[in-house]
Amino acid sequence: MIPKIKVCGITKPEEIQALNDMAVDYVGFVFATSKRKITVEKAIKLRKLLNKDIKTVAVLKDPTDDLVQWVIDGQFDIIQWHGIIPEKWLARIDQNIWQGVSICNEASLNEMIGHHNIVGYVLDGKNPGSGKPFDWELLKQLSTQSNIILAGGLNAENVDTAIKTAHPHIVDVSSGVEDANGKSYEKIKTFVRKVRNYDK
Ligand SMILES: O=C(O)c1ccccc1N[C@@H]1O[C@H](COP(=O)(O)O)[C@@H](O)[C@H]1O
Repeated sequence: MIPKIKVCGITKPEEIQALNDMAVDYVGFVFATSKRKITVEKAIKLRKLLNKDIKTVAVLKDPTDDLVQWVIDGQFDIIQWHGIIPEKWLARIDQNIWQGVSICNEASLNEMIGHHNIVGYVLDGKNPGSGKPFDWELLKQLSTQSNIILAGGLNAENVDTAIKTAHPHIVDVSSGVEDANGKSYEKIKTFVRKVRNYDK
């Protein structure tokens, strides 16, 4: 199965062209502490530049209540939540949620929560957004039913092996398509082609 593609951590209008040209499936905006952090207001402006078919993902990590409410009001397609998701928000959020889970060992997989609003699991290493891969072999025991979004240090060189080992539904990349100026048109193009040509 060829996975769908999410490019995360968009911060500038110049970065949008590659995402539209390559017709990526998901684009993520980071509202957590990060060099890629942007405001909800700015993300909404950038979202207007994206092709309508591209789904948007709001990335949170241990957010304040105010931020969660702004993100809900901002109507992103998916909320990607790293850290503990308080019960009150699980009950109140109507949007689809992807739970971010840091995979350090086999036991980490037990942190994946079953809840009707949680429709996917972003599996990353210890520090999301750090560009470091984790041991994909740990995912071999996962049921193929789980909607797995594989993140953490993916790039055009390793994504083939990652897909072959972990069989993700979606591959999620940020650092691996960046250069010193932010997201790189060429790196996005190369990554997307590599994924779409998987198995050819
Ligand atoms: O990008 C960040 O800095 C970040 C901060 C806090 C939570 C998540 C973050 N990013 C997520 O990291 C993965 C991909 O990262 P990378 O390819 O290893 O750089 C992706 O899910 C982003 O949403």
